Amino acid sequence: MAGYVEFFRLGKTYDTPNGPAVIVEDFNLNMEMGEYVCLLGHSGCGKSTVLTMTAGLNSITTGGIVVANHEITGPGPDRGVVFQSPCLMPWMTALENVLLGVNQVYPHGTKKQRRDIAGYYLTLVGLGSSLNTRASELSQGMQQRVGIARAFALKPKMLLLDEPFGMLDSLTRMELQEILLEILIRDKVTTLMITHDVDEALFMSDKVVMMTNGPRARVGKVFEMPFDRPRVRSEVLEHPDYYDLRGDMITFLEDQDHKKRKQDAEKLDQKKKEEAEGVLAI
Ligand SMILES: Nc1ncnc2c1ncn2[C@@H]1O[C@H](COP(=O)(O)OP(=O)(O)OP(=O)(O)O)[C@@H](O)[C@H]1O
Repeated sequence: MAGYVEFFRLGKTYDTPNGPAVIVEDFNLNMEMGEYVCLLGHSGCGKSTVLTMTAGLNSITTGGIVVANHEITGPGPDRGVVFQSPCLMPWMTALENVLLGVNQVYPHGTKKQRRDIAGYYLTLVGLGSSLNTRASELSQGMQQRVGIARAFALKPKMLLLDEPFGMLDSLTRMELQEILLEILIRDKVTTLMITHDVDEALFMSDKVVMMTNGPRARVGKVFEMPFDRPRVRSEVLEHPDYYDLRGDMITFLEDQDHKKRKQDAEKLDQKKKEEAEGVLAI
């Protein structure tokens, strides 16, 4: 059955100096409306490639992505994106940064209505008293809060998060994870998040999608999370399935790692063999 978000036979090939490199191939996944999916996999397997294709920032080579019955052909305000670094305009205030997007999405709203929307989301992420502070004067954690508020203020159908907490200290990280989940429950936004952190994936998601190692990366395994919402960290950690799920995910990653090392060793042997044959031929 088709989902609210559907990835069908998605593929990406980059042109490289050594010829075409097939990074993602036959990536299939369905997401329900309001579902929170984490994408996990080894560095370089193609997670950001899948996310940027979903954002419409990276062209799709084969297959397609459908969000709320619309096939993705480019970027749009129906998808909010938050990267590891929020890319704010440093000379603008927190409010002005969020207003940049809000003004585009609500062009017919009054100035006050637009400021209220931007202010509302900034307050939700804990920046109610820093609305008029310049982005360059905000800490990294505060800047990332602005990035999250900016994405939510667009009222997207889908939220795309590429390691949004990757650069934050662990306390800020945990606080923002909880704030994000609170807003998501309120606004029921379907979310795809990339993370390297197994515990973060367990705490945040409804489903954890493990990608195989590239090249030709695809969905390797899907884990369903049994934890209730709203999530309470201590309850998740004490859930009887928590450590089994965590162990299975780590085992999957380790298996992929062994395969990758074997492939790399075989490639190296083959290269050495070809070089030796070349020398003998001379
Ligand atoms: N524009 C490009 N041209 C050629 N190759 C690219 C391009 N962008 C990414 N790649 C390659 O595609 C592969 C997947 O990259 P991607 O950034 O999607 O991986 P990732 O799983 O998100 O990695 P990480 O976890 O380290 O962020 C990598 O081998 C990368 O070198």
